[in-house]
Amino acid sequence: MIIQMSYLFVAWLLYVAIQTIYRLYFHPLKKIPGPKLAAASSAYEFYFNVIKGGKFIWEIERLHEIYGPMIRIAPSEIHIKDPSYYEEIYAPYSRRREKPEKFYRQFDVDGSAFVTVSAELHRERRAPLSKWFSKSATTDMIPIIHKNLDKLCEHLHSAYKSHRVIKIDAGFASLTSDIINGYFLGHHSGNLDKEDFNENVRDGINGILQNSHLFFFFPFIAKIIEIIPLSVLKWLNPFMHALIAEKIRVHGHVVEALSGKRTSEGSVLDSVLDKGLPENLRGSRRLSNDAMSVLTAGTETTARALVVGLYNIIQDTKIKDKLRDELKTVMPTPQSRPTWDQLKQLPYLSAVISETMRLAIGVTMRCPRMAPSETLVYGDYTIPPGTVMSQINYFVLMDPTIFPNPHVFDPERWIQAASEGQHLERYLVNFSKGSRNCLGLNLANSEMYLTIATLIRQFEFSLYQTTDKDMEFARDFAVPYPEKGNSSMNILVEGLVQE
Ligand code: HEM
Repeated sequence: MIIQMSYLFVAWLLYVAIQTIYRLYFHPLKKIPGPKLAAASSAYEFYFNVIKGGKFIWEIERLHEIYGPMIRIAPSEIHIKDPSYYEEIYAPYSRRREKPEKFYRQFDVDGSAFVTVSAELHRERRAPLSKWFSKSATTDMIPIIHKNLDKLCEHLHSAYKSHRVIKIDAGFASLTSDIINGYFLGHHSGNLDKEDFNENVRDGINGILQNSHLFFFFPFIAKIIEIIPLSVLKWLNPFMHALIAEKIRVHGHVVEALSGKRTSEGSVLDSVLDKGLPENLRGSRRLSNDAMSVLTAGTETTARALVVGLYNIIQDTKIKDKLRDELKTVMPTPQSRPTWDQLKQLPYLSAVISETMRLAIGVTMRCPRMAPSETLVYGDYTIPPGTVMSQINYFVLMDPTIFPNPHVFDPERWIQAASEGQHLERYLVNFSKGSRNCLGLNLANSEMYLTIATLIRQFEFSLYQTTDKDMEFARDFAVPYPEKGNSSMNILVEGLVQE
Protein backbone atom coordinates (compact mmCIF):
# COMPACT_ATOMS: atom_id res chain seq x y z
CA MET A 1 0.00 0.00 0.00
CA ILE A 2 2.76 2.44 1.01
CA ILE A 3 4.72 1.54 -2.16
CA GLN A 4 1.63 2.22 -4.32
CA MET A 5 1.12 5.56 -2.58
CA SER A 6 4.75 6.49 -3.23
CA TYR A 7 4.30 5.67 -6.94
CA LEU A 8 1.22 7.85 -7.04
CA PHE A 9 3.07 10.67 -5.31
CA VAL A 10 6.02 10.45 -7.72
CA ALA A 11 3.60 10.38 -10.69
CA TRP A 12 1.88 13.49 -9.35
CA LEU A 13 5.23 15.26 -8.87
CA LEU A 14 6.19 14.36 -12.42
CA TYR A 15 2.87 15.69 -13.72
CA VAL A 16 3.31 18.98 -11.85
CA ALA A 17 6.90 19.31 -13.13
CA ILE A 18 5.89 18.71 -16.78
CA GLN A 19 2.91 21.06 -16.44
CA THR A 20 5.13 23.78 -14.96
CA ILE A 21 7.69 23.42 -17.78
CA TYR A 22 4.89 23.61 -20.35
CA ARG A 23 3.32 26.68 -18.74
CA LEU A 24 6.65 28.52 -18.50
CA TYR A 25 8.28 27.62 -21.82
CA PHE A 26 5.67 26.33 -24.29
CA HIS A 27 2.34 27.95 -23.33
CA PRO A 28 0.84 30.42 -25.86
CA LEU A 29 1.07 33.11 -23.13
CA LYS A 30 4.76 32.41 -22.38
CA LYS A 31 5.89 35.83 -23.63
CA ILE A 32 3.41 37.87 -21.58
CA PRO A 33 5.25 39.66 -18.74
CA GLY A 34 4.62 38.72 -15.13
CA PRO A 35 6.06 36.73 -12.23
CA LYS A 36 7.07 33.14 -13.06
CA LEU A 37 5.16 31.87 -10.05
CA ALA A 38 1.83 33.27 -11.33
CA ALA A 39 2.53 31.83 -14.80
CA ALA A 40 3.36 28.43 -13.31
CA SER A 41 0.59 27.98 -10.78
CA SER A 42 -2.72 29.37 -9.56
CA ALA A 43 -1.31 28.94 -6.05
CA TYR A 44 -0.22 32.56 -6.49
CA GLU A 45 -3.83 33.76 -6.62
CA PHE A 46 -4.80 31.26 -3.91
CA TYR A 47 -2.34 32.83 -1.52
CA PHE A 48 -3.61 36.38 -1.99
CA ASN A 49 -7.33 35.69 -2.32
CA VAL A 50 -7.92 32.73 -0.02
CA ILE A 51 -5.12 32.84 2.58
CA LYS A 52 -4.89 36.64 2.80
CA GLY A 53 -8.58 37.17 2.01
CA GLY A 54 -9.49 39.13 -1.14
CA LYS A 55 -6.08 40.79 -1.61
CA PHE A 56 -5.14 39.62 -5.13
CA ILE A 57 -6.38 42.89 -6.63
CA TRP A 58 -3.65 44.79 -4.77
CA GLU A 59 -1.03 42.32 -5.92
CA ILE A 60 -2.23 42.78 -9.52
CA GLU A 61 -1.84 46.54 -9.03
CA ARG A 62 1.72 46.03 -7.74
CA LEU A 63 2.60 43.70 -10.61
CA HIS A 64 1.47 46.30 -13.16
CA GLU A 65 3.86 48.81 -11.61
CA ILE A 66 6.70 46.34 -12.18
CA TYR A 67 5.76 44.66 -15.48
CA GLY A 68 3.71 47.27 -17.36
CA PRO A 69 0.10 47.42 -18.59
CA MET A 70 -0.27 43.77 -19.65
CA ILE A 71 0.57 40.93 -17.28
CA ARG A 72 0.01 37.20 -16.91
CA ILE A 73 -1.79 36.80 -13.58
CA ALA A 74 -2.45 33.04 -13.73
CA PRO A 75 -1.29 30.18 -15.98
CA SER A 76 -4.02 30.83 -18.59
CA GLU A 77 -5.05 34.36 -17.75
CA ILE A 78 -3.92 37.90 -18.47
CA HIS A 79 -4.89 41.28 -17.04
CA ILE A 80 -4.61 44.55 -18.95
CA LYS A 81 -4.50 47.87 -17.11
CA ASP A 82 -5.20 50.35 -19.85
CA PRO A 83 -8.58 52.13 -20.05
CA SER A 84 -8.21 52.65 -23.81
CA TYR A 85 -8.37 48.86 -24.24
CA TYR A 86 -11.51 48.31 -22.12
CA GLU A 87 -13.96 48.04 -25.03
CA GLU A 88 -11.74 45.47 -26.74
CA ILE A 89 -12.21 43.11 -23.82
CA TYR A 90 -15.82 44.00 -23.03
CA ALA A 91 -17.00 44.01 -26.63
CA PRO A 92 -20.54 43.83 -28.09
CA TYR A 93 -22.41 40.73 -29.26
CA SER A 94 -21.09 41.12 -32.79
CA ARG A 95 -17.61 40.29 -31.50
CA ARG A 96 -18.71 37.31 -29.44
CA ARG A 97 -17.33 37.33 -25.92
CA GLU A 98 -17.62 34.39 -23.54
CA LYS A 99 -17.18 33.99 -19.81
CA PRO A 100 -14.77 31.36 -18.41
CA GLU A 101 -16.75 28.64 -16.61
CA LYS A 102 -13.93 28.07 -14.11
CA PHE A 103 -14.18 31.64 -12.83
CA TYR A 104 -17.96 31.98 -12.60
CA ARG A 105 -18.65 28.65 -10.89
CA GLN A 106 -17.68 30.35 -7.60
CA PHE A 107 -21.16 31.93 -7.49
CA ASP A 108 -22.92 28.57 -7.55
CA VAL A 109 -25.77 29.72 -9.83
CA ASP A 110 -25.38 27.19 -12.67
CA GLY A 111 -27.62 27.78 -15.64
CA SER A 112 -28.27 31.46 -14.89
CA ALA A 113 -27.67 34.06 -17.62
CA PHE A 114 -24.99 35.59 -15.39
CA VAL A 115 -22.66 32.57 -15.45
CA THR A 116 -23.45 31.28 -18.94
CA VAL A 117 -20.29 30.63 -20.96
CA SER A 118 -21.42 30.57 -24.59
CA ALA A 119 -22.39 33.85 -26.25
CA GLU A 120 -25.38 32.29 -28.04
CA LEU A 121 -26.81 30.53 -25.00
CA HIS A 122 -26.33 33.65 -22.94
CA ARG A 123 -28.29 35.66 -25.47
CA GLU A 124 -31.13 33.13 -25.31
CA ARG A 125 -31.18 33.17 -21.50
CA ARG A 126 -30.87 36.94 -21.07
CA ALA A 127 -33.41 37.97 -23.71
CA PRO A 128 -36.55 37.08 -21.67
CA LEU A 129 -35.24 39.17 -18.74
CA SER A 130 -33.89 42.18 -20.66
CA LYS A 131 -37.31 43.56 -21.52
CA TRP A 132 -38.18 43.91 -17.81
CA PHE A 133 -35.05 45.92 -17.05
CA SER A 134 -35.11 48.27 -20.04
CA LYS A 135 -35.31 52.05 -19.56
CA SER A 136 -39.06 52.13 -20.13
CA ALA A 137 -39.77 49.12 -17.89
CA THR A 138 -37.69 50.74 -15.16
CA THR A 139 -39.62 53.99 -15.57
CA ASP A 140 -42.82 51.99 -14.94
CA MET A 141 -41.22 50.75 -11.72
CA ILE A 142 -40.80 54.21 -10.23
CA PRO A 143 -43.99 53.91 -8.08
CA ILE A 144 -42.53 50.75 -6.49
CA ILE A 145 -39.32 52.61 -5.72
CA HIS A 146 -41.29 55.55 -4.25
CA LYS A 147 -43.42 53.22 -2.12
CA ASN A 148 -40.30 51.70 -0.56
CA LEU A 149 -38.56 55.05 -0.26
CA ASP A 150 -41.56 56.35 1.69
CA LYS A 151 -40.99 53.59 4.22
CA LEU A 152 -37.32 54.52 4.52
CA CYS A 153 -38.33 58.16 5.06
CA GLU A 154 -40.78 57.13 7.81
CA HIS A 155 -37.86 55.52 9.65
CA LEU A 156 -35.86 58.72 9.26
CA HIS A 157 -38.72 60.89 10.52
CA SER A 158 -39.19 58.73 13.58
CA ALA A 159 -35.42 58.67 14.22
CA TYR A 160 -35.47 62.47 14.11
CA LYS A 161 -38.23 62.64 16.70
CA SER A 162 -36.56 60.16 19.04
CA HIS A 163 -32.94 61.29 18.35
CA ARG A 164 -32.14 57.71 17.43
CA VAL A 165 -29.00 56.69 15.53
CA ILE A 166 -29.84 55.06 12.19
CA LYS A 167 -27.74 52.31 10.68
CA ILE A 168 -28.29 53.55 7.16
CA ASP A 169 -26.23 50.82 5.44
CA ALA A 170 -28.84 48.32 6.68
CA GLY A 171 -31.56 50.77 5.64
CA PHE A 172 -30.26 50.99 2.08
CA ALA A 173 -29.76 47.23 1.79
CA SER A 174 -33.33 46.73 3.07
CA LEU A 175 -34.55 49.24 0.48
CA THR A 176 -32.81 47.67 -2.51
CA SER A 177 -33.67 44.15 -1.35
CA ASP A 178 -37.37 44.95 -0.90
CA ILE A 179 -37.51 46.63 -4.33
CA ILE A 180 -35.88 43.79 -6.27
CA ASN A 181 -37.73 41.04 -4.35
CA GLY A 182 -41.06 42.76 -5.02
CA TYR A 183 -40.34 43.41 -8.65
CA PHE A 184 -38.70 40.14 -9.63
CA LEU A 185 -40.48 37.60 -7.43
CA GLY A 186 -43.59 39.49 -6.34
CA HIS A 187 -42.37 38.71 -2.82
CA HIS A 188 -42.95 41.16 0.00
CA SER A 189 -39.73 40.68 1.95
CA GLY A 190 -40.65 43.38 4.49
CA ASN A 191 -37.11 44.35 5.46
CA LEU A 192 -38.14 48.00 5.65
CA ASP A 193 -41.13 47.12 7.83
CA LYS A 194 -38.88 45.97 10.65
CA GLU A 195 -37.88 48.34 13.41
CA ASP A 196 -34.31 49.45 12.63
CA PHE A 197 -34.59 47.59 9.30
CA ASN A 198 -33.31 44.10 8.81
CA GLU A 199 -29.69 44.13 9.92
CA ASN A 200 -29.28 40.60 8.60
CA VAL A 201 -30.55 41.36 5.11
CA ARG A 202 -27.05 40.90 3.65
CA ASP A 203 -26.16 37.69 5.51
CA GLY A 204 -26.96 35.42 2.55
CA ILE A 205 -25.05 37.69 0.17
CA ASN A 206 -22.09 37.68 2.55
CA GLY A 207 -22.38 33.89 2.60
CA ILE A 208 -21.70 33.63 -1.11
CA LEU A 209 -19.40 36.62 -1.63
CA GLN A 210 -17.11 36.18 1.35
CA ASN A 211 -16.60 32.55 0.37
CA SER A 212 -16.37 33.18 -3.36
CA HIS A 213 -12.57 32.82 -3.52
CA LEU A 214 -12.75 29.54 -1.64
CA PHE A 215 -15.49 28.29 -3.99
CA PHE A 216 -13.40 29.38 -6.99
CA PHE A 217 -10.70 26.90 -5.99
CA PHE A 218 -12.97 24.28 -4.41
CA PRO A 219 -16.40 24.53 -6.06
CA PHE A 220 -17.49 21.22 -4.51
CA ILE A 221 -17.62 22.91 -1.09
CA ALA A 222 -20.62 24.97 -2.25
CA LYS A 223 -22.37 21.75 -3.28
CA ILE A 224 -21.60 20.03 0.03
CA ILE A 225 -22.98 22.98 1.96
CA GLU A 226 -26.27 22.60 0.12
CA ILE A 227 -26.81 19.13 1.56
CA ILE A 228 -25.98 20.00 5.17
CA PRO A 229 -29.20 20.27 7.25
CA LEU A 230 -30.11 23.90 7.95
CA SER A 231 -30.06 23.34 11.72
CA VAL A 232 -26.43 22.18 11.54
CA LEU A 233 -25.46 24.92 9.11
CA LYS A 234 -26.88 27.60 11.39
CA TRP A 235 -24.51 26.43 14.04
CA LEU A 236 -21.52 26.03 11.66
CA ASN A 237 -21.79 29.30 9.75
CA PRO A 238 -24.71 31.78 10.01
CA PHE A 239 -23.91 33.41 6.65
CA MET A 240 -23.97 30.09 4.81
CA HIS A 241 -27.17 29.22 6.65
CA ALA A 242 -28.73 32.50 5.46
CA LEU A 243 -27.59 31.78 1.90
CA ILE A 244 -29.08 28.29 1.77
CA ALA A 245 -32.29 29.45 3.47
CA GLU A 246 -32.53 32.18 0.80
CA LYS A 247 -31.98 29.62 -1.96
CA ILE A 248 -34.74 27.43 -0.57
CA ARG A 249 -37.10 30.42 -0.33
CA VAL A 250 -36.39 31.53 -3.90
CA HIS A 251 -36.73 27.99 -5.24
CA GLY A 252 -40.13 27.77 -3.53
CA HIS A 253 -41.29 30.93 -5.36
CA VAL A 254 -40.11 29.54 -8.66
CA VAL A 255 -41.87 26.21 -8.16
CA GLU A 256 -45.11 28.04 -7.30
CA ALA A 257 -44.80 30.30 -10.33
CA LEU A 258 -44.14 27.29 -12.57
CA SER A 259 -47.23 25.56 -11.22
CA GLY A 260 -49.30 28.55 -12.35
CA LYS A 261 -49.77 30.19 -8.95
CA ARG A 262 -49.35 33.88 -9.69
CA THR A 263 -48.36 36.62 -7.25
CA SER A 264 -50.95 39.34 -6.76
CA GLU A 265 -48.37 41.99 -7.69
CA GLY A 266 -47.52 40.35 -11.02
CA SER A 267 -43.78 39.78 -10.94
CA VAL A 268 -41.11 39.64 -13.65
CA LEU A 269 -40.99 35.90 -13.04
CA ASP A 270 -44.75 35.52 -13.66
CA SER A 271 -44.56 37.68 -16.78
CA VAL A 272 -41.58 35.80 -18.20
CA LEU A 273 -43.40 32.49 -17.71
CA ASP A 274 -46.66 33.88 -19.13
CA LYS A 275 -44.87 35.08 -22.24
CA GLY A 276 -44.13 31.50 -23.20
CA LEU A 277 -40.58 30.97 -21.95
CA PRO A 278 -39.18 28.07 -24.05
CA GLU A 279 -39.28 24.64 -22.40
CA ASN A 280 -35.47 24.31 -22.26
CA LEU A 281 -35.30 27.44 -20.06
CA ARG A 282 -38.06 26.46 -17.62
CA GLY A 283 -36.09 24.18 -15.27
CA SER A 284 -36.86 25.18 -11.68
CA ARG A 285 -33.23 24.97 -10.63
CA ARG A 286 -32.07 27.12 -13.56
CA LEU A 287 -34.81 29.69 -12.98
CA SER A 288 -34.11 29.95 -9.27
CA ASN A 289 -30.41 30.43 -10.02
CA ASP A 290 -31.35 33.24 -12.42
CA ALA A 291 -33.46 34.74 -9.65
CA MET A 292 -30.67 34.34 -7.08
CA SER A 293 -28.21 36.14 -9.34
CA VAL A 294 -30.63 39.02 -9.92
CA LEU A 295 -31.51 39.34 -6.20
CA THR A 296 -27.87 39.21 -5.12
CA ALA A 297 -26.66 41.61 -7.82
CA GLY A 298 -29.60 43.92 -7.18
CA THR A 299 -29.10 44.36 -3.43
CA GLU A 300 -25.57 44.99 -2.18
CA THR A 301 -24.06 46.88 -5.15
CA THR A 302 -26.65 49.66 -5.20
CA ALA A 303 -26.99 49.76 -1.41
CA ARG A 304 -23.27 50.32 -0.99
CA ALA A 305 -23.24 52.98 -3.71
CA LEU A 306 -25.96 54.83 -1.78
CA VAL A 307 -23.85 54.63 1.38
CA VAL A 308 -20.80 56.03 -0.45
CA GLY A 309 -22.89 58.82 -1.99
CA LEU A 310 -24.58 59.93 1.22
CA TYR A 311 -21.32 59.68 3.17
CA ASN A 312 -19.57 62.09 0.83
CA ILE A 313 -22.48 64.50 0.32
CA ILE A 314 -23.25 65.10 3.97
CA GLN A 315 -19.62 65.76 4.81
CA ASP A 316 -19.34 68.68 2.39
CA THR A 317 -21.82 71.48 3.07
CA LYS A 318 -21.04 73.21 -0.23
CA ILE A 319 -21.87 70.10 -2.25
CA LYS A 320 -25.00 69.39 -0.19
CA ASP A 321 -26.33 72.98 -0.44
CA LYS A 322 -25.63 73.22 -4.17
CA LEU A 323 -27.37 69.89 -4.73
CA ARG A 324 -30.39 70.86 -2.63
CA ASP A 325 -30.74 74.21 -4.43
CA GLU A 326 -30.78 72.43 -7.76
CA LEU A 327 -33.26 69.81 -6.53
CA LYS A 328 -35.69 72.58 -5.54
CA THR A 329 -36.13 73.40 -9.23
CA VAL A 330 -37.98 70.12 -9.80
CA MET A 331 -39.00 69.43 -6.20
CA PRO A 332 -40.73 72.62 -5.04
CA THR A 333 -41.60 71.09 -1.65
CA PRO A 334 -39.53 68.57 0.32
CA GLN A 335 -42.25 65.96 -0.28
CA SER A 336 -42.41 66.49 -4.08
CA ARG A 337 -42.10 63.35 -6.16
CA PRO A 338 -40.01 64.03 -9.21
CA THR A 339 -39.85 61.60 -12.11
CA TRP A 340 -36.59 59.89 -12.91
CA ASP A 341 -36.56 61.75 -16.24
CA GLN A 342 -36.79 65.11 -14.47
CA LEU A 343 -33.93 64.19 -12.16
CA LYS A 344 -31.70 62.96 -15.01
CA GLN A 345 -31.92 66.45 -16.56
CA LEU A 346 -30.26 68.03 -13.50
CA PRO A 347 -26.56 68.51 -14.28
CA TYR A 348 -25.32 68.80 -10.70
CA LEU A 349 -27.29 65.81 -9.42
CA SER A 350 -26.02 63.81 -12.40
CA ALA A 351 -22.46 64.85 -11.58
CA VAL A 352 -22.99 63.80 -7.93
CA ILE A 353 -24.35 60.41 -9.01
CA SER A 354 -21.49 59.83 -11.49
CA GLU A 355 -18.94 60.72 -8.83
CA THR A 356 -20.72 58.48 -6.33
CA MET A 357 -20.65 55.55 -8.74
CA ARG A 358 -16.99 56.16 -9.53
CA LEU A 359 -15.97 56.02 -5.87
CA ALA A 360 -18.39 53.22 -4.98
CA ILE A 361 -16.91 51.00 -7.76
CA GLY A 362 -19.70 48.44 -7.41
CA VAL A 363 -18.03 45.27 -8.62
CA THR A 364 -14.36 44.76 -7.80
CA MET A 365 -13.88 41.23 -9.15
CA ARG A 366 -12.09 40.96 -12.45
CA CYS A 367 -15.08 39.99 -14.70
CA PRO A 368 -13.04 37.89 -17.14
CA ARG A 369 -13.95 37.39 -20.80
CA MET A 370 -12.68 35.25 -23.69
CA ALA A 371 -12.76 35.99 -27.42
CA PRO A 372 -13.26 32.43 -28.71
CA SER A 373 -12.66 33.14 -32.36
CA GLU A 374 -10.72 36.41 -32.50
CA THR A 375 -7.00 37.05 -32.16
CA LEU A 376 -6.54 40.33 -30.31
CA VAL A 377 -3.49 42.54 -30.37
CA TYR A 378 -2.21 44.67 -27.52
CA GLY A 379 0.96 46.63 -28.25
CA ASP A 380 3.60 44.17 -29.42
CA TYR A 381 1.69 41.17 -28.11
CA THR A 382 -0.95 38.97 -29.69
CA ILE A 383 -3.64 37.50 -27.49
CA PRO A 384 -4.62 34.07 -28.84
CA PRO A 385 -8.33 33.18 -29.19
CA GLY A 386 -9.77 31.73 -25.97
CA THR A 387 -7.36 33.56 -23.66
CA VAL A 388 -8.98 34.57 -20.38
CA MET A 389 -8.57 38.34 -20.06
CA SER A 390 -9.91 41.12 -17.89
CA GLN A 391 -9.54 44.71 -16.81
CA ILE A 392 -10.70 45.37 -13.25
CA ASN A 393 -13.16 48.29 -13.16
CA TYR A 394 -11.47 49.79 -10.10
CA PHE A 395 -8.31 50.54 -12.11
CA VAL A 396 -10.26 52.49 -14.75
CA LEU A 397 -12.38 54.38 -12.22
CA MET A 398 -9.30 55.31 -10.18
CA ASP A 399 -6.97 56.12 -13.08
CA PRO A 400 -5.33 59.44 -12.13
CA THR A 401 -4.68 60.34 -15.77
CA ILE A 402 -8.46 60.35 -16.36
CA PHE A 403 -9.66 61.34 -12.90
CA PRO A 404 -6.99 63.51 -11.21
CA ASN A 405 -6.93 63.04 -7.39
CA PRO A 406 -9.04 59.94 -7.92
CA HIS A 407 -9.82 59.34 -4.23
CA VAL A 408 -11.38 62.78 -3.81
CA PHE A 409 -15.17 63.11 -4.16
CA ASP A 410 -15.40 65.95 -6.68
CA PRO A 411 -18.65 66.24 -8.68
CA GLU A 412 -17.25 69.35 -10.40
CA ARG A 413 -14.92 67.18 -12.49
CA TRP A 414 -17.98 65.97 -14.44
CA ILE A 415 -19.36 69.50 -14.94
CA GLN A 416 -15.97 70.75 -16.11
CA ALA A 417 -15.42 67.81 -18.47
CA ALA A 418 -18.85 68.38 -20.04
CA SER A 419 -18.14 72.09 -20.53
CA GLU A 420 -14.90 71.17 -22.29
CA GLY A 421 -16.64 68.65 -24.54
CA GLN A 422 -14.86 65.68 -22.92
CA HIS A 423 -16.79 62.43 -22.63
CA LEU A 424 -15.70 61.23 -19.21
CA GLU A 425 -18.74 58.87 -19.11
CA ARG A 426 -16.83 56.55 -21.40
CA TYR A 427 -14.68 55.68 -18.40
CA LEU A 428 -17.56 55.26 -15.96
CA VAL A 429 -17.39 51.51 -16.36
CA ASN A 430 -19.17 50.41 -13.17
CA PHE A 431 -21.75 48.40 -15.12
CA SER A 432 -19.16 46.85 -17.45
CA LYS A 433 -19.69 47.08 -21.21
CA GLY A 434 -20.62 44.99 -24.19
CA SER A 435 -22.81 41.93 -24.43
CA ARG A 436 -22.33 40.90 -20.78
CA ASN A 437 -22.89 44.28 -19.14
CA CYS A 438 -25.17 44.77 -16.15
CA LEU A 439 -28.78 43.75 -16.65
CA GLY A 440 -29.96 46.04 -13.84
CA LEU A 441 -28.17 49.26 -14.71
CA ASN A 442 -31.38 51.25 -15.29
CA LEU A 443 -32.87 50.01 -12.06
CA ALA A 444 -29.67 50.82 -10.15
CA ASN A 445 -29.48 54.31 -11.67
CA SER A 446 -33.12 55.12 -10.97
CA GLU A 447 -32.73 53.95 -7.36
CA MET A 448 -29.66 56.14 -6.99
CA TYR A 449 -31.25 59.27 -8.44
CA LEU A 450 -34.54 58.97 -6.57
CA THR A 451 -33.02 58.02 -3.21
CA ILE A 452 -30.31 60.67 -3.14
CA ALA A 453 -32.75 63.37 -4.35
CA THR A 454 -35.43 62.41 -1.79
CA LEU A 455 -33.09 62.21 1.19
CA ILE A 456 -31.16 65.40 0.46
CA ARG A 457 -34.35 67.37 -0.26
CA GLN A 458 -36.01 66.27 2.99
CA PHE A 459 -33.40 65.79 5.69
CA GLU A 460 -30.31 67.23 7.39
CA PHE A 461 -27.95 64.47 8.48
CA SER A 462 -24.75 64.10 10.44
CA LEU A 463 -22.43 61.13 10.71
CA TYR A 464 -22.33 59.18 13.94
CA GLN A 465 -19.19 57.22 14.80
CA THR A 466 -18.45 56.61 11.12
CA THR A 467 -15.10 57.32 9.51
CA ASP A 468 -13.25 56.68 6.25
CA LYS A 469 -12.19 53.34 7.75
CA ASP A 470 -15.80 52.09 7.57
CA MET A 471 -15.97 53.10 3.94
CA GLU A 472 -12.58 51.85 2.75
CA PHE A 473 -12.12 49.26 0.04
CA ALA A 474 -9.57 46.86 1.48
CA ARG A 475 -10.74 43.44 0.30
CA ASP A 476 -12.25 42.24 -2.93
CA PHE A 477 -14.97 39.67 -2.45
CA ALA A 478 -16.53 40.44 -5.85
CA VAL A 479 -17.70 43.74 -4.32
CA PRO A 480 -15.62 46.03 -2.10
CA TYR A 481 -15.33 45.17 1.57
CA PRO A 482 -13.42 46.96 4.34
CA GLU A 483 -10.84 45.05 6.41
CA LYS A 484 -13.61 43.86 8.75
CA GLY A 485 -17.33 43.28 8.20
CA ASN A 486 -19.45 45.21 5.68
CA SER A 487 -19.21 48.89 4.77
CA SER A 488 -21.24 50.49 7.54
CA MET A 489 -22.57 53.96 8.22
CA ASN A 490 -24.42 55.39 11.18
CA ILE A 491 -26.24 58.69 10.90
CA LEU A 492 -28.31 61.07 12.99
CA VAL A 493 -31.20 62.97 11.46
CA GLU A 494 -30.40 66.52 12.60
CA GLY A 495 -33.35 68.28 11.01
CA LEU A 496 -36.20 68.32 8.52
CA VAL A 497 -35.82 70.68 5.58
CA GLN A 498 -38.71 73.16 5.85
CA GLU A 499 -38.86 75.03 2.55
C1 HEM B 1 -24.56 50.01 -8.47
C2 HEM B 1 -25.20 48.96 -8.88
C3 HEM B 1 -24.66 47.89 -9.80
C4 HEM B 1 -23.41 47.71 -10.33
C5 HEM B 1 -22.19 48.58 -10.13
C6 HEM B 1 -23.46 46.52 -11.15
C7 HEM B 1 -22.38 46.02 -11.88
C8 HEM B 1 -22.42 44.92 -12.69
C9 HEM B 1 -21.31 44.41 -13.46
C10 HEM B 1 -19.90 45.01 -13.48
C11 HEM B 1 -21.74 43.31 -14.12
C12 HEM B 1 -20.89 42.41 -15.02
C13 HEM B 1 -20.43 41.23 -14.21
C14 HEM B 1 -19.58 40.26 -14.96
O1 HEM B 1 -19.03 40.59 -15.98
O2 HEM B 1 -19.43 39.16 -14.50
C15 HEM B 1 -23.11 43.10 -13.77
C16 HEM B 1 -23.88 42.07 -14.24
C17 HEM B 1 -25.17 41.85 -13.83
N1 HEM B 1 -25.93 42.66 -13.00
FE1 HEM B 1 -25.37 44.38 -12.15
N2 HEM B 1 -24.71 45.99 -11.09
C18 HEM B 1 -25.49 46.80 -10.29
C19 HEM B 1 -26.82 46.65 -10.00
C20 HEM B 1 -27.61 45.64 -10.47
C21 HEM B 1 -29.01 45.50 -10.22
C22 HEM B 1 -29.89 46.51 -9.45
C23 HEM B 1 -29.40 44.34 -10.78
C24 HEM B 1 -30.81 43.82 -10.77
C25 HEM B 1 -31.43 43.39 -11.79
C26 HEM B 1 -28.24 43.74 -11.44
C27 HEM B 1 -28.22 42.55 -12.12
C28 HEM B 1 -27.15 42.07 -12.84
C29 HEM B 1 -27.19 40.81 -13.60
C30 HEM B 1 -28.35 39.84 -13.68
C31 HEM B 1 -25.94 40.69 -14.23
C32 HEM B 1 -25.48 39.58 -15.16
C33 HEM B 1 -25.79 40.02 -16.58
C34 HEM B 1 -25.39 39.04 -17.64
O3 HEM B 1 -24.38 38.33 -17.49
O4 HEM B 1 -26.08 38.99 -18.65
N3 HEM B 1 -27.16 44.56 -11.22
N4 HEM B 1 -23.51 44.11 -12.91
